[in-house]
Amino acid sequence: EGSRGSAAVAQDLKNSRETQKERQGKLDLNPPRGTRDFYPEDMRTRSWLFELWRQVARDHAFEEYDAPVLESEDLFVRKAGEEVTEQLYNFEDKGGRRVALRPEMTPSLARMVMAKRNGLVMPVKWFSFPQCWRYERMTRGRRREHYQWNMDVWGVSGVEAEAELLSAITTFFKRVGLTAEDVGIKVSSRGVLAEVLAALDVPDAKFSATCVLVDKLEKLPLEAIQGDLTALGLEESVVRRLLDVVQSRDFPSLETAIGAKSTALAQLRQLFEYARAYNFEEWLVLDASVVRGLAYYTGIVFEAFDRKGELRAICGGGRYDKLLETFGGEALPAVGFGFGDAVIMELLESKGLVPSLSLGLDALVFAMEAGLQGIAIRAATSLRAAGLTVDLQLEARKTKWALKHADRLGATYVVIVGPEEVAGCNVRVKEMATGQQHVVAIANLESWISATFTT
Ligand SMILES: OCc1cccc(Br)n1
Repeated sequence: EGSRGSAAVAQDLKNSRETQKERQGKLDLNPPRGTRDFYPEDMRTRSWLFELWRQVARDHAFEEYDAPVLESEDLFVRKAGEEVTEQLYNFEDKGGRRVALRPEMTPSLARMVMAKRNGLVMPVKWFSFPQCWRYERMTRGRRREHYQWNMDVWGVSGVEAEAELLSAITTFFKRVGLTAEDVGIKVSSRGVLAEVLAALDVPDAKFSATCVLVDKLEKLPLEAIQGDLTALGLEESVVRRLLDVVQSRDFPSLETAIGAKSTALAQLRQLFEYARAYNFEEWLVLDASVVRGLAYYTGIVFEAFDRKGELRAICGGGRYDKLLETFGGEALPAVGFGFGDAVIMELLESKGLVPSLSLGLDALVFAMEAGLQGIAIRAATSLRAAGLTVDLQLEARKTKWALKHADRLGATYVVIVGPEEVAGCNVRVKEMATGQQHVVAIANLESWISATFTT
C-alpha cells in the first residue's frame, strides 16, 4: 500500500472490480459464493464417485429415493444449538412461507416415511444423493453446498442395522482402493451418555442438547461452551463425569466407566462381533468421544476419519429412534449415515486413487465435405444402432484436424467419409491405436461394425 491510505487502496480495488464488471458486461461469471460449477471433466469424476456409491447401495439391496431440495423451515428448526440449524439456508418465499434449502436429508426422509408409514414394508432400506446446503459466513471460505450419499434403515431396533450400514461404508472404501490403514471408523453410543445422565438424575429433556455440547467439547475448549453448559443447567460434577466417560478408547475402560450391566456396552460389543462376521472389524475403533453433532441421535454413532488426521470427518451417522416423535408421529427405529462428496475426494486425490476418466468414445465420424454429411449421419446411426458411443462431427472437417480431435477424445476408431471413398460406395475406418485403415462398403458397414466391434 506504500504511502497511500487504505481508503485510496479500497477505492482502487472498487475501481478495478468496476472495470472487471464493465469488461464482463456487469455479469459475475463465478458461481454463487460457496458453490461449485461442475464442467464435464469435473462431472466425470463426480459421476464416477456416485456410480461407486450407487453400486454399493444396490449390492446391499437399498432402494433409491429423492425429495425436494427446498423444504418447510419447520423440518429443520430444532432448539438444541446444532451448527446445522444455526447455519440454515432459510428464507421467506413469495407466498410468505418460511422455507429452507435442506442442510441434510434425514428430516425429509422422516417426512416421507411418516406420510406413507402404513403402506411401507419394513425394514425400509433407502439411499439418496442429495445436494445439501448451509449458509456459513464465508469468513472461513468453506463451501455452502455438498452432495451427500445417504443410506438409512427404518424399522430395525437391533444393531444389525448399524452393522449393515457399516458394511456399505467399508465396502465402498475397499472398492475405491482405501485400506483400514488409511481410514478408521470411530464407533460409540449415545446410550453411554444417556446411562450416565440417568444415573445423575439429569432430565431426559436435556439429553439432546447435552450431546450437542459434548460434541462441541471435542472441538472447543471447555471455557468456550461453559456458558451453554450452565445455561442448560448442567452441574460441573455432571460435566466432569461426562468428560471422564468419553475418554474411554477400549472396552475394558468403558466397562470400568459405566459398569458391566450397561445396555449400551452390550450393543457395542454385539456390533463389534457382527463386524468380525462382515470382515470389517479392522476398520472399527471404539472411541467414546464420538458423539456427533446432530441433536436427534439416540444410540450407536460413528464417523470415518483419515488415520493421518489431516482431514475433517469423511462420513458419519447413527441411530435416531425418536425422530418421528419429534414430528408428532409414533416412534419408529431408524439408523443412517451421510457421506459428503468433498472430503473423500480430497483423500482419494491425495492417495492417487482418482482414475483419469476419458470420454470412453468408440468412434468419431466426420464428412470431409458438407455434401457428404448425409452419409456421415448414416454411418454414425449404424454405429449407434450397434450400441457404440459415437461423436458425429456436425460440420465438414479436414482429416488432419479430425484425427487430432479423435486422439484428444481418446476415440478407438475414426470413420472418414471422403469423396474418393464415397465414389466407390465406401467409407474409410481408421483404428487409432494401430493406425490400420479399412475401406468398408457403406452397405456392409453395419455387419462390418458388429463383426469388428464385438470381437
Ligand atoms: O456437513 C455439514 C454440511 C451441511 C450442508 C452443506 C455443507 Br457444505 N456441509
